[in-house]
Amino acid sequence: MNWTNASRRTAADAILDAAPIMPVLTIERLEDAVPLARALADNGLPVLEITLRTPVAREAIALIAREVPNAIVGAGTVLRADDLRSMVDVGARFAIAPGCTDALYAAADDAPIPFIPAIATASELMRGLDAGHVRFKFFPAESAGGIAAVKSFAGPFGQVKFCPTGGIDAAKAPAYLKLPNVSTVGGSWMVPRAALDARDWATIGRLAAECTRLRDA
Ligand SMILES: O=C(O)C(=O)C[C@H](O)[C@H](O)COP(=O)(O)O
Repeated sequence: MNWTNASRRTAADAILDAAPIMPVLTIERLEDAVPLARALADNGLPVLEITLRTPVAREAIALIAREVPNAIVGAGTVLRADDLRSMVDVGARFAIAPGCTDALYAAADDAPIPFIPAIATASELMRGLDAGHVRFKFFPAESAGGIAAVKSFAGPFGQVKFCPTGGIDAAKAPAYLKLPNVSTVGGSWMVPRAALDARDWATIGRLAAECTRLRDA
């Protein structure tokens, strides 16, 4: 793929600007994938990060890509170049990582889907800029400096926008969403463990709908 700095930014923005909140989902039971994705996408959260942390993650991404057309499904916890390459065939529309490596930046250049690396420090951010990226996950957001860090990055890195993720919930998200250099906020709070275990899609749908109102909260 012939990515230019501009096409990388545009492709990342198409993902990050599509919803105020990006659910980070860890799916243990394959049969949960489609109803969970529907509960979120039908309630205003179409952009879904499915972490590659469980044996069924790949199949879950493929199922959602096939059966939930209003979802924009991506692969998360992408740690190695091979993870990124294999996600394309599965049907992931984007890939997102909790950090980044030289090997991942190189694989992202060859991948036909947008890749969103993560940074936690100014030096990591500068390596990402060198690789041609201006959209990043900020992870782990709450423990790596939170709101104050995102505000500080705006000075030297005015062209950069973030998806802060890690330790954020419905109470903390609105302050992040007010920052001009925040596109969207990632997190898992709208899928409480008990609700997922109980297949309580109504509760998850209600929490998703609440997420869509956090930008104005
Ligand atoms: O696995 C990845 O790729 C990550 O970047 C980590 C996730 O973003 C966080 O695990 C979500 O954080 P919580 O909302 O605190 O549960």
